[in-house]
Amino acid sequence: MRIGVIGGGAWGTALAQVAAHEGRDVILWAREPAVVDSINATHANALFLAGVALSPTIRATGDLGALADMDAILVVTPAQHVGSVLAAAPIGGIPLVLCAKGIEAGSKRLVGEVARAVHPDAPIAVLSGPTFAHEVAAGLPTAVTLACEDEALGEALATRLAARHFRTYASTDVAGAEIGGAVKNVLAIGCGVVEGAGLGQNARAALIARGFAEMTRFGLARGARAETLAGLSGLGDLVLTCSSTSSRNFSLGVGLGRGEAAAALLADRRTVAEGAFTAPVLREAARDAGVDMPITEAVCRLLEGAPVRDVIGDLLARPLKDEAG
Ligand SMILES: NC(=O)c1ccc[n+]([C@@H]2O[C@H](COP(=O)([O-])OP(=O)(O)OC[C@H]3O[C@@H](n4cnc5c(N)ncnc54)[C@H](O)[C@@H]3O)[C@@H](O)[C@H]2O)c1
Ligand SMILES: O=P(O)(O)OC[C@H](O)CO
Repeated sequence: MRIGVIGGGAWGTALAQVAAHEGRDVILWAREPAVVDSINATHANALFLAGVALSPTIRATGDLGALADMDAILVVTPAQHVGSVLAAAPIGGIPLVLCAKGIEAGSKRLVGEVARAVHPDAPIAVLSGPTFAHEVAAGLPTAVTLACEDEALGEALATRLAARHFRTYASTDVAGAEIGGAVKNVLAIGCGVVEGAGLGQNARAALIARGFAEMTRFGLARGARAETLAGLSGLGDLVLTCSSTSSRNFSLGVGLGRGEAAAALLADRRTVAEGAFTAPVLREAARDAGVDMPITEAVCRLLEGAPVRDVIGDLLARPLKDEAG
């Protein structure tokens, strides 16, 4: 099986590594010529996945046309760039496996909706779950959701993308897999704030639980299934990214919690913290859908520069309510 990977960041590189180890023929497109050269010449991606010896069979390219005869393409650019990169990719009806986690600013579309609009003939699947790239690249055990409305294609992709240490669980709930991955990044920023501001472990557990309630309310309003949100791509990924400074979103939140300015924290970042881009558009989408998302609203205010003390104070001062509400 020939696998194309669009995106030479940490996650695209780690997924290329998994596929190459399974004997797949892998071509990885990277935006940066330095990444292309480094993968081809030294079998390393020092810019985005330092310290990992890549399979020498992975070929890198800066030409999207080189992916035109792949059997499947993993789309692993940041969510905000999926539309523009796919529009430049001559890939016809090749199945696309979307691995970015986010909601497009402006259009308020999930990544799957973006891809469908650009390549209406391409079948769409979503790969999402608790997956730090460096752990996957190191061969540590990992499990993900592989969602595709076409059940037969989804099972075929789940089988072909699995590896001994990389378990894929098939699902037909594409929206559910996407929404879990997008929303957890925003909530991870909130958990980082709790850590950075020294608000304690009780507060962090409360934020995870009430954040999951937010994710579920929004997901159900957008057609997701509850069991998907409670699975690997929802609750599983929420727990991972709300617990570790390995998460870029959590780390961003730690800085905000310490009182650092969002603009300074985001400036000069080479790696992506998707939650910073998803938070404002998620807030808009939630308001459109009439869904209450107070933690998301709080994260937006913090990103806009509101003082931590005020934002936390306002969250805690909301009227008491029924837990199921
Ligand atoms: N890193 C992980 O552990 C991990 C795991 C699962 C999912 N993801 C998701 O994968 C996606 C990619 O993240 P990553 O961690 O591989 O990236 P990264 O932070 O390692 O690297 C940044 C990436 O953004 C790309 N980029 C920057 N500006 C761009 C532009 N204008 N157009 C196109 N691409 C541009 C760079 O080329 C690079 O590939 C994100 O949606 C992320 O949430 C990441
Ligand atoms: O580093 P983060 O916060 O982008 O998280 C990476 C992955 O999404 C974890 O599943």
